Amino acid sequence: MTSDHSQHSAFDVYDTTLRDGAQQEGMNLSVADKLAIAPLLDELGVGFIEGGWPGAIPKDTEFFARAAKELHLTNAVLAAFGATRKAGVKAVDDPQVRALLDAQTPVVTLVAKTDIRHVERALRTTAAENLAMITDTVSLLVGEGRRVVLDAEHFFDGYRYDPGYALEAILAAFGSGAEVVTLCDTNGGMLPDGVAQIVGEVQAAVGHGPRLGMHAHNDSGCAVANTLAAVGAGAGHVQGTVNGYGERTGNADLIAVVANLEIKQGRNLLVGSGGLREATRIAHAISEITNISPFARQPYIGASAFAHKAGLHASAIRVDPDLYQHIDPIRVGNDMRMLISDMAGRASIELKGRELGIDLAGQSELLGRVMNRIKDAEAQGYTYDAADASFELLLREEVDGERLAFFDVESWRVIVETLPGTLDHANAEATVKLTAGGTRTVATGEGNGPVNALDHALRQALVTTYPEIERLELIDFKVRIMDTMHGTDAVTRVLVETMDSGAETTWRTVGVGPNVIEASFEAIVDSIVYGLLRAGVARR
Ligand SMILES: CC(=O)SCCNC(=O)CCNC(=O)[C@H](O)C(C)(C)COP(=O)(O)OP(=O)(O)OC[C@H]1O[C@@H](n2cnc3c(N)ncnc32)[C@H](O)[C@@H]1OP(=O)(O)O
Ligand SMILES: CC(=O)C(=O)O
Repeated sequence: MTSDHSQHSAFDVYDTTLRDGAQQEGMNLSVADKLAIAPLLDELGVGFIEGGWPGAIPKDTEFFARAAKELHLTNAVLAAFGATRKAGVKAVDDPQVRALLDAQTPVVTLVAKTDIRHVERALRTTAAENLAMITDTVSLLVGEGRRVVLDAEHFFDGYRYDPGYALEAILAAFGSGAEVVTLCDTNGGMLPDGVAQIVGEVQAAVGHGPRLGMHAHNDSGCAVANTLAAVGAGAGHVQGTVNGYGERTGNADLIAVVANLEIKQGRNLLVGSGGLREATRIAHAISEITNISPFARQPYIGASAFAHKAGLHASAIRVDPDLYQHIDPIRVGNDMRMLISDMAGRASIELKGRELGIDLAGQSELLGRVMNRIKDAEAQGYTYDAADASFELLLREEVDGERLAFFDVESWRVIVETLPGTLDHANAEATVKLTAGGTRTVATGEGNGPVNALDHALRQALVTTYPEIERLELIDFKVRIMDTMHGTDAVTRVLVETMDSGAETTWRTVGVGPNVIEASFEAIVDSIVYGLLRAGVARR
């Protein structure tokens, strides 16, 4: 569990994903989850990993016990989080303070009240006793060899209400040995100007030796900006969570904070060899463990962060990507992507072709043809932005002069039978006639609905010639009525997502038609053709 992270690095990056991040609605991290996330944070290069609240949450007590034996951190140190002693109790006799010592972490972070209204109304104690709670607890922990971070809860609100008391509280912490005092915008309502002003005033009051930190919540949508404002005013310790997880609207997104400070301001924050270039992979790996889908529009590391849709953007990007990107995505381990839609121009298609390994440079006539097909198809209801594989098939068709076809469908039909009480049973039967590998096949399939039956019949017809389709699995199916004014004769769009279980890749295809089954069949045929193409199968 030990690390050689220096006692006083130039700048602290303090991660609270496992503590404040876990306070997010719907998140429930097991001990195993925390033990899996901690090494990822360490690899990213944060200096501190706050693991949870031992003594209050049994899973956190177990986490620290297991971390001591199982975690081998190279960049970060572990911090146990808890509160100052209870009012009227000696610190040494407070079981929760003892639990913090028992966690055996080099760092202990204490949450303390600095807003007099909270002292009087929430703690129901006196101003003097709260100061004694801070002093006693910090002194005890420092005396036991712990480095102490003091999280000054509701500091900004408290400072605005009674600056004298808020300052007295943090001076008590520094005076008894706290290494850092983190100013917390606990309710998340601050704006950057106010943060900068207050941090500046506090830094002037405490002098330039003691280190101030910033812990921002995102209730006003300013958590990252507030953290940067605090750093601009002198703070040398930033707290946050990966993916901005946290109570209510979350905490400051730590990767965005660090990326802004490192890339935009040239500061060195992360330690070790991982760093920001691993940020996208690490943030997404953490999403897998938390089981919360990554947010595509997340700054820096989201899937859409460097995805370009507008034709005008693409035409400039073709000359120089920097013309439409604030940074090179490689710096945070992300990728630039072109999105194809009715907003695409020739440049978008040329760049998308490049992404797919198809050189279309100088082929203006071909690019124009593809662009016009896309615009016409999107006007009918197709969407290539959401169906990358159907776009690639269309593009290859224009490049090769013929549609890629591993088989030729002659016809298909579906019969749906509804019998009372048969909801759980197969109630649809499909027949597909096609030629594959030079052989004409007539295959039938059953399913719990017409699309399911068609999918089964199509696979049945193909499996002898193309056994590879056994690996292709339909994992998502979305239907959207395109023109709600038309009722039952409206145009329907079907998007299908397919996975190759052998290669662990997924792709999406689209079908459109007035008949939902016809639209589904089109999307499913595209999904199989694309799957065989990706698997490197030759037409048989
Ligand atoms: C801003 C933040 O996010 S801080 C992190 C908050 N995280 C959590 O609360 C998660 C873990 N919490 C818990 O498991 C429980 O709340 C416990 C075990 C800590 C406490 O449970 P209980 O003893 O039942 O108390 P309860 O939760 O009802 O109230 C909190 C108590 O802590 C006291 N308290 C609150 N802040 C502090 C503080 N900084 N220092 C000392 N005591 C404090 C309150 O006055 C209250 O005391 P009381 O029980 O004597 O009225
Ligand atoms: C300490 C903490 O999590 C807060 O004040 O928001």
